[in-house]
Amino acid sequence: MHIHRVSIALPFPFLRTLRKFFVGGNWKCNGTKESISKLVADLNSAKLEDDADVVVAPPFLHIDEVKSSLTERIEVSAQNSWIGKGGAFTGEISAEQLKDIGCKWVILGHSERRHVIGETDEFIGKKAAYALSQGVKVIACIGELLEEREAGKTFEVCFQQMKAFASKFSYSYAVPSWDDIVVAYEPVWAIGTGKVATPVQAQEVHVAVRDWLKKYVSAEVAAKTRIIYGGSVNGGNCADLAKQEDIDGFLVGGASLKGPEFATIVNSVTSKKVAS
Ligand SMILES: O=C(CO)COP(=O)(O)O
Repeated sequence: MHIHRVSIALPFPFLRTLRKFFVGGNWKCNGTKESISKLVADLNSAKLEDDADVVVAPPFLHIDEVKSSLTERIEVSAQNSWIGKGGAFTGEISAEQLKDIGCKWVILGHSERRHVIGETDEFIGKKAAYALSQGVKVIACIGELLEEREAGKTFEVCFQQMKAFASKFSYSYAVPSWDDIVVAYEPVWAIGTGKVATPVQAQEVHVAVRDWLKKYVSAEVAAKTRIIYGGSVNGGNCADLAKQEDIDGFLVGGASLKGPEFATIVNSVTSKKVAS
């Protein structure tokens, strides 16, 4: 799989600094009141480098408690939200409700929602556009299945998922800017499997997605939008991944449940500085 490298990230060194490192911890459907209060205590006492944005996404029912007990250094995200205004939608949580409790982010299009729950591109795009219209920032997840990668369809799948997000942003609602969107490339075969993408594999897709943004949105958005990697990131492999020019941070699952290891991943921003 080869893609022509359009160098938009580094024609000038200052463009690198347009993209602040971003690390999200997706706690998924894990945790008890007790384990979460321990995790919050560990995060509160962790030493985190200043030049990284840090966000954690607890399960819905723990968000309020985490928000009130977690250091303000770390922002809080939901793992999902409804496609529109709240109302008679049993079991759903609306973007307005997230905003009301001070939850600034939502993860949308995660592979578990796509492939386990069956959410479609169209449905996810609506959710993202609505969340943005309410002032909730979006971690927009994309990524291919193993069979899609093996069939040489990685870029096609990622571009299709990007298109579903971007077309909703452009046409359904007036989205003020891409500043409120972080793209998370999470190859499905790497999620929870211990089979991390190699730095080269991840970089290749990040470049392709950035080039897609350049072509279909704008060069400015392509240069500014953070594209983070997710899938079996841990304290041992984060530094090598972070060194890649187009990897602007991580979305971490399992390893985000361990405070000290998550801090190590956040602090891999220092490898980025050395590399650039
Ligand atoms: O799905 C992920 C983050 O959203 C990645 O999960 P793991 O880090 O457990 O592979």
